[in-house]
Amino acid sequence: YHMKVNACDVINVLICGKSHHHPRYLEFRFSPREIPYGETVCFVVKMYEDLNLINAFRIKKDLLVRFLLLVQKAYRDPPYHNWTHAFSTAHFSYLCIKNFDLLEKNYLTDLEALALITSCLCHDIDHRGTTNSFQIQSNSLLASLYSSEGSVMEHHHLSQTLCILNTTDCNFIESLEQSDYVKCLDLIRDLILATDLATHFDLLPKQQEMAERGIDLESDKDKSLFLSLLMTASDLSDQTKECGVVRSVAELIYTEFFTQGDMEKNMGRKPMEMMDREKASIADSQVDFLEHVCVPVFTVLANLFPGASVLLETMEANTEYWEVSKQVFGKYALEGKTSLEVLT
Ligand SMILES: Cc1nc2ccc(C(=O)N[C@]34C[C@H]5C[C@H](C[C@H](C5)C3)C4)cc2n2c(-c3ccccc3Cl)nnc12
Ligand SMILES: [Mg+2]
Ligand SMILES: [Zn+2]
Repeated sequence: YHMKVNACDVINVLICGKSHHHPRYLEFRFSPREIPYGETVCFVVKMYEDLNLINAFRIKKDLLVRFLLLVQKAYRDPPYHNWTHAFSTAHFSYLCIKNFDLLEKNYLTDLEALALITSCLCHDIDHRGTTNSFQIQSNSLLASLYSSEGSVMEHHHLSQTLCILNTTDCNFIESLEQSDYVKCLDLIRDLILATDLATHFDLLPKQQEMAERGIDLESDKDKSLFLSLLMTASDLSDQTKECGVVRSVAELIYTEFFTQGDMEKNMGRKPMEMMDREKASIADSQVDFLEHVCVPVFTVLANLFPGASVLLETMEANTEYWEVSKQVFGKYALEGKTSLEVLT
């Protein structure tokens, strides 16, 4: 497993310098998917620097760069759950920290910001483009390792993260005080496990209640609920971009879903409707996903930070986009085109 990162890769990132500045990089409208793959690690280093995490924790940059390059390499290349998704997830957390002043206003400590950005980057490591239930149904190795714990994929993403941290010259958090180091690993564990949408639904009512009464920054429970909310929001953040991004992301996700559905049929199993290319209505399931998964999360965020209401407005517009496209899909479906072809 021990993929190596060579010295010149590390040096290239270290010397990437100020050239990696994008004028719209700090806007919620900006989609980090526009950043070329080869420049993403440079942008990640800039995020750690800009949040003053390098100084706060005396992080050695060459260790950070080696860690980031190994994390990037540890992602496979399924259509959606790849490094680009991880980078865009981390970018959204960075935007929240910057635009809501989470550090200055003490919503987050330096340590929590460090754990949040790092967890976003690592939260889907080695994803195969299939769901937890597919692991269990196919009796995969990962299911045999983690099904007793639940959240099979998320436990795997976590264990891969820890494995990379334990790789020579990759443990960029080694300079943390012992108590901070333990706390950071606990946070990374909680945050990566929080990305299992099935467990997110248990937290949502508590997050809604917290947002209504106002967050208590002295309460560990509230802080944990708040960090999980940021993690889920970041994981879903493609849905806060304009409809062109949302449509291209849907094409990636449904390519993954339909591939899984095909595999399930070959295993003699009946896939979920949204994963069955013969039965799925992308527009319907995207409206459903926005309404029942995304909008509730960003409503809680907008209750806490009025600046997040623009994200909800974008989601409403994207829901409208799918409603309108139903007419278009309907027409094409009659012509026998599969729902994916309509997206392209
Ligand atoms: C565009 C888009 N559509 C998506 C449509 C559906 C689902 C989805 O997991 N649905 C559910 C549907 C029920 C109740 C729970 C648990 C399971 C059974 C599965 C949720 C996810 C979707 N998704 C994600 C995403 C975010 C986090 C983890 C995994 C993924 Cl794939 N990121 N982008 C998208
Ligand atoms: Mg995941
Ligand atoms: Zn993800």
